[in-house]
Amino acid sequence: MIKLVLIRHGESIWNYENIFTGWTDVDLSAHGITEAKQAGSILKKEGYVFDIAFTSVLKRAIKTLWYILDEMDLTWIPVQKTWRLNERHYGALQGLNKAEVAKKYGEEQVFLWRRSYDTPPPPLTLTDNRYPGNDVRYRSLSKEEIPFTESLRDTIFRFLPYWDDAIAPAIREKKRVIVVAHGNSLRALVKYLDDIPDDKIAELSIPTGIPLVYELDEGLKPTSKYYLRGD
Ligand SMILES: O=C(O)[C@@H](CO)OP(=O)(O)O
Repeated sequence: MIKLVLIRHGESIWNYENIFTGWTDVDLSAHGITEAKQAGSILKKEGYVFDIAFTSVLKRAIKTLWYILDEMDLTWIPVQKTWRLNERHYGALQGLNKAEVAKKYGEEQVFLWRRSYDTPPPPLTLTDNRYPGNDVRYRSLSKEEIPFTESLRDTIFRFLPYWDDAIAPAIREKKRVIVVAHGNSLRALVKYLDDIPDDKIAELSIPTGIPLVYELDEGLKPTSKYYLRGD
């Protein structure tokens, strides 16, 4: 049986402070580090081993993966980092407090920005210092690939080529895979794997630091899924 483990990074400093994050490269909070270590020790205790890991180019995911692999004595395995697993770009909301934005625009609008399929947050402008085009880590991206904002739909469209070209082939080669990513890049993957309709995806949220195990058939279709909470 094929098992695929997905995990959202541990709590970040901006998760803790309730600030829209997106592509901002915010570090883990102390609690997030604890969550990551706990995830690693649960995976180890349950007998999981990985041959390859995939993560984003954002440190909250990368460091979560480090702590997990360290707990599992697997720091030697190959790690592939890709912008395609980054959090959804939160546009002009990045850096703003979620409660304050809700006060200004209303809960309903903020819920649409946060959880709907195809309502992107307001975009950045080209001269905004939050625009990722000036960040060296994205220098290999074309202008069209660098987002000013993203809906979940946009996130799915930039992530799926990576699933098809890198993650799914690794699974087919019988490699045991862990993916450490973000709330919305994982919602994109879960929507795809579970074939969740566009109008149902708003109901799905993914918690920080808890391994989500997918059991897949040979065609990589899910047969079962569960969280490993260690209780
Ligand atoms: O701020 C963000 O980038 C994300 C994840 O923390 O927030 P949300 O819960 O609104 O998707």
